[in-house]
Amino acid sequence: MNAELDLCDNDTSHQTLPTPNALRQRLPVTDSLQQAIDAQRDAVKAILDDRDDRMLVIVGPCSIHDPRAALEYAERLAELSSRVDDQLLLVMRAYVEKPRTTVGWKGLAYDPYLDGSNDMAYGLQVSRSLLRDITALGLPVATELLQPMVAAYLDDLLAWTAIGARTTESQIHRELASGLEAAVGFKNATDGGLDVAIDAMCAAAHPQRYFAMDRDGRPAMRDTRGNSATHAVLRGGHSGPNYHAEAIARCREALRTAGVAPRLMVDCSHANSCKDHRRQGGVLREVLNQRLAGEDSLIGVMLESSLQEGKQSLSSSELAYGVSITDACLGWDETQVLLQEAAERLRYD
Ligand SMILES: O=C[C@H](O)[C@H](O)COP(=O)(O)O
Ligand SMILES: C=C(OP(=O)(O)O)C(=O)O
Repeated sequence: MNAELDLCDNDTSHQTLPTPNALRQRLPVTDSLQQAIDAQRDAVKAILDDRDDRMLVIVGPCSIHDPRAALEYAERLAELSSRVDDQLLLVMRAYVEKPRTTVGWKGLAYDPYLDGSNDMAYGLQVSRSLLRDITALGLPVATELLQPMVAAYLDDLLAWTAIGARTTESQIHRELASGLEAAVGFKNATDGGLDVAIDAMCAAAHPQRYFAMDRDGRPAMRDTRGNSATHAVLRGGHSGPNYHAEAIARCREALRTAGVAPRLMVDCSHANSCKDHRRQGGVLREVLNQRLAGEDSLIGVMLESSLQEGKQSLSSSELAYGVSITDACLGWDETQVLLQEAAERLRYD
């Protein structure tokens, strides 16, 4: 430590962030909103526990970079939800942190101005504010928790959480998952391996003591109760997709053999769509075929969808409204058609 500058040897700067409690007080959750979020969490868990046979759908942009567009998307999704909620539980994908294969923009919480200024204090504030606005529409919210410190600023708002393909094997993320109130989906690894997700489900179900930050920003020993509201998310891998019937049967049996509940969600994007957003609809239809043929392990799907289809480069001189700046997404019109069609097929099964 360099005492004069209060910097560690390899730091170039160091700024204090507001504590989780300070941000929670600035952007509080009212009692009635907290009750609504608790009910949303229970609704997700009822699907995992077979108490509700609707399909869980995590749908929304690959990443959020424009809160105004995200809220417009949320308003449309809330309206669609009211038309399909007899068959589908729609949860908005509102990802404010992005894991990168090497380097790149790391999400709204890190760099809300999209210019490398990385104003994380504002990033946390705008992320919490947006997630709260979405829940206030009556829509459950899903995000990937990547940096464990960020969880303390957002986790009271979440109905569902992803631990991503690059972190499912991490003990730190398993500890975090063991203390969450929300259900957690563990992705298979980027190489396609499912064992890391199965191991993560086992570890998360256990009580854990771990090094954490408390809500006042102090280092703390945290004890968790364990979280058994978990499932695997199949996102394909380097060797190809894993949503076809043979892969689903293999994954279902692997979970059973390991003694964890055989609950699978198919991520219709990423390696299951070969990163071609136009293929997501085909993956969704194939999952529905399997569900309708009696594959009960398939509890849900994930879709990457934005107001407008495709993606754009963050370095574009002017960003187009509603278009992803990370992975390519389905556009709203196609998303709506696909989800209405899914509800219709499940309704008349
Ligand atoms: O979902 C988004 C991306 O697939 C993930 O964040 C990795 O992105 P990258 O390979 O572009 O860094
Ligand atoms: C990064 C993501 O997925 P994965 O962890 O499967 O690559 C994502 O869903 O945004």
